Amino acid sequence: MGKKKLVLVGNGMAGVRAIEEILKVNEEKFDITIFGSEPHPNYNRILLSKVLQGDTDVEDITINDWAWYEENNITLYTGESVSSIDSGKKVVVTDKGRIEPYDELILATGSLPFILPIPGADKKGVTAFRDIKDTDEMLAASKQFKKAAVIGGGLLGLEAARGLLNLGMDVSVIHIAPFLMERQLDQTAGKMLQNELEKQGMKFLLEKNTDSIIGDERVEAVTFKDGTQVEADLVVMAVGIKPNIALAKEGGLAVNRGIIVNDYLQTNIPHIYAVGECAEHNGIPYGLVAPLYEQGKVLAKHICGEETIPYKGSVLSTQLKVSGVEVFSAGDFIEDEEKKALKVFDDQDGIYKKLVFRENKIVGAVLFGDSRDGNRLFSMIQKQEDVSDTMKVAILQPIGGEAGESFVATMSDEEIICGCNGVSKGAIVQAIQEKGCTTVDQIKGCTTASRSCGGCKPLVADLLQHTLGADFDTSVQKEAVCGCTSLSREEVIEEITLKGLTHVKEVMNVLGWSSTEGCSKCRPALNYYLGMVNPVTYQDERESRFVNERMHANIQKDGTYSVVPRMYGGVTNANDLRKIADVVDKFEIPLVKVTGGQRIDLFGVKKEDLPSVWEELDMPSGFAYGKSLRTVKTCVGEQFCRFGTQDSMGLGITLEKKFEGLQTPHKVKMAVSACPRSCAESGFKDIGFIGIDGGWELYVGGNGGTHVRGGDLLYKVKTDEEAIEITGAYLQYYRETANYLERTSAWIERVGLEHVKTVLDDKEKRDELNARMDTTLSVYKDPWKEIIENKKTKKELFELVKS
Ligand SMILES: Cc1cc2nc3c(=O)[nH]c(=O)nc-3n(C[C@H](O)[C@H](O)[C@H](O)COP(=O)(O)OP(=O)(O)OC[C@H]3O[C@@H](n4cnc5c(N)ncnc54)[C@H](O)[C@@H]3O)c2cc1C
Ligand SMILES: NC(=O)c1ccc[n+]([C@@H]2O[C@H](COP(=O)([O-])OP(=O)(O)OC[C@H]3O[C@@H](n4cnc5c(N)ncnc54)[C@H](O)[C@@H]3O)[C@@H](O)[C@H]2O)c1
Ligand code: SF4
Ligand code: FES
Repeated sequence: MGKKKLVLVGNGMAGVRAIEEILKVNEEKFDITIFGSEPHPNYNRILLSKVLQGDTDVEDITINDWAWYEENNITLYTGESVSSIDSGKKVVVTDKGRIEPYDELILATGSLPFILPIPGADKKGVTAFRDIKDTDEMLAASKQFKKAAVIGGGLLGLEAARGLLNLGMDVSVIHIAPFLMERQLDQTAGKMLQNELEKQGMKFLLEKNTDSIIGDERVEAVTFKDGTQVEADLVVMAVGIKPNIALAKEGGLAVNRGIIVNDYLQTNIPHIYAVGECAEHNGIPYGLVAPLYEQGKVLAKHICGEETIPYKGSVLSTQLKVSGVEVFSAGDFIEDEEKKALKVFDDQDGIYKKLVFRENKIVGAVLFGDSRDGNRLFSMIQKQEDVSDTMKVAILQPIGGEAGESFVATMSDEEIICGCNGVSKGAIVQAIQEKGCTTVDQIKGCTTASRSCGGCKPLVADLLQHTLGADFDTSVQKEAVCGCTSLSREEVIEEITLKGLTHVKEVMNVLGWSSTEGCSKCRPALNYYLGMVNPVTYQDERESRFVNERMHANIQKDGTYSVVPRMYGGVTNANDLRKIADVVDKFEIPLVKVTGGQRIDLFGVKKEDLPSVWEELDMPSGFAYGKSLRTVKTCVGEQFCRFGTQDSMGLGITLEKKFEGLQTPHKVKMAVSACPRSCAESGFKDIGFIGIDGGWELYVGGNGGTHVRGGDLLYKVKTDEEAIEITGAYLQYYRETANYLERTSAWIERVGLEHVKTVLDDKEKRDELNARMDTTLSVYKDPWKEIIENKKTKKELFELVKS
């Protein structure tokens, strides 16, 4: 019998986790198709708070990359929404007119942010905080504007506010209730939280009912029903969410607040399931991942025809992800006639703990200032543990341990360490003892603990330390390449060199990777390290690269590609422009756009047209897709500008011609400006030159992206030759010592400017670095040309198009 067709609507956290669970139960059962409205593969929405707070980048929060879908034979349509369901014909129809039949359908459409229905809510500068697009909007606004107002003092609003503070904005939180996070905290904890956040620089407007948002085109202020107002050039609405049920409702499914499901996540229509924030179980739509993942497990077994315990609802626990503040809340935390509270308040150290009991069972807890006991208390709440024989105040002390001592030792094996993923202490200890895990990353790979909000990482580390004893220090202090190995980047490179390893699979085999296929983190990294160590002999492994680098073009949200030909130093000529114009006409390319890096970008190129487009352009690849030198932006300089003291275009073109196609740990951008006015924005590039009287200043480690960083002055040099020599040595040192996917801005902060200077001050070392750089550059071939000439690759990559 052929495979059944399974369609998932919603490529978010709950839906894709349910698919992962299904693959674990029976990977052969279904032909899987996923539709996602967003243009990205499945990413960790939770970590958007951390992206905004500057702790991580959008690029690093992917959970399942494009390769994962390919490897699991899942057809993924991103940027495509399902617009209707015909449960009679068992098909779904998308906004692109695609009709997809299903045997089983899972709806995981998540939630929509609640937008206050007030005048001005549609003004420019008003945003929700739900997805990458919203996060990008806030990041962009913070670069241009100063004043932010966050409406909503719940978890999301406070995490957004902390992020905007980190981005240098002046932030006011507008809250309707008399104290913060009233859905998770009592008044005492809410007020303590406010106190702490005020110390961090946040301002609060409590008991304020927003009336309107005013301004011309863009927001200028928020007004309140009491007649007052607050100025703002950015307004973030974080006033709750509502399950996204429109599709289900229109398709005839039973809905209330969410899509109504039974204990097996079935809706009222046969063969249609709902999971995640869009689903309502026993009157409750959940808004945290832990219950959604529990639902996914039950759904997976049921849909695969295996026996399973029913889903009976979840007790919730939350933690605020704001650094410097420890807040934990779980269960039913408000006392009343039936529920009595035990409270401990330490005014000196700012600690507050409260337990709520119904009869002799703990039903809720609030912790402020010290949340280490959170997981233990949460386990007790979940288990409905009877504490009649325990002195209640003793519950607040970790059993058998002194305050400050790690209490993982005292936890029982069933106690949950990772609340998001429901991973117990016992499961982690088993992974350490039986699977040889020695790092937090490996534990994540083996058990999923710490894969979501990351809040349990310290506990996982404690447990590793406790279980491994003396072996812990050496193994866990270093950062492993990924969860498949305990080896660090340095160790892997050393082993590649010593053992003469020559391909990715061999590295994994010889160095004892825990997974034979590796993961999306280590495969591209190993491919880079191998190429860096053996530039002449290494055969690049296309399958280990990210999709853009495999295709040598940037994939866009509609599945077409963008193509950027090389234009050295941003300088072009009539002949190249004519070729570009002809290609645009011939291939009916819908958008031609000049980029920030002074290049011409052709958008909307069909995958199958890529080789012909390159052939007809007959220009080198601009590598706009690669972890390599992207562009050298130049100002017009002494040739035409009255202020120019140097030949910026000349130096820029020479640099770009020399280093084009160089593989680097992350993208590298350069700029050359011929005077301190810096029209090419040299101070915000990985490497930037600024012309001065008698030479150049060389700035390094600049970044104009998500986390803006001004470059540091590395050297002043007199001639173009010196400039090129230093650039070569600097870039090679970065290539040899940075972690894969580490931008120069992060690398220079990690290793230190002074350290890099010390290395480069040594002429002998500089010569060695430049010699290795020259060897690497000597084997460069233009990838577009190679593909045009290689019929096999051309066919494999571009002609066998999966529809
Ligand atoms: C900034 C932030 C921080 C958070 N922090 C935490 C935290 O610390 N801990 C925690 O437990 N939870 C946290 N959450 C909540 C958590 O992210 C959500 O509970 C979880 O993402 C919900 O998963 P889901 O799959 O149900 O919905 P989503 O992740 O929203 O996925 C639904 C997807 O379906 C797509 N979709 C909708 N309709 C269609 C359609 N018709 N066709 C195709 N695609 C469609 C949507 O575009 C979306 O991509 C946070 C949320 C945010 C926004
Ligand atoms: N750390 C975490 O666990 C975390 C972090 C972020 C988001 N989330 C989840 O994301 C979802 C959305 O978070 P949220 O904070 O928006 O939802 P929420 O419902 O928890 O909080 C919304 C807050 O906005 C306030 N509010 C409502 N109307 C208002 C108004 N007119 N003016 C001012 N304040 C108003 C409410 O009093 C409430 O405190 C939730 O499911 C939440 O659990 C969780
Ligand atoms: S950086 Fe100086 S030299 Fe270059 S264009 Fe601007 S003003 Fe002219
Ligand atoms: S508690 Fe959130 S990832 Fe473990």
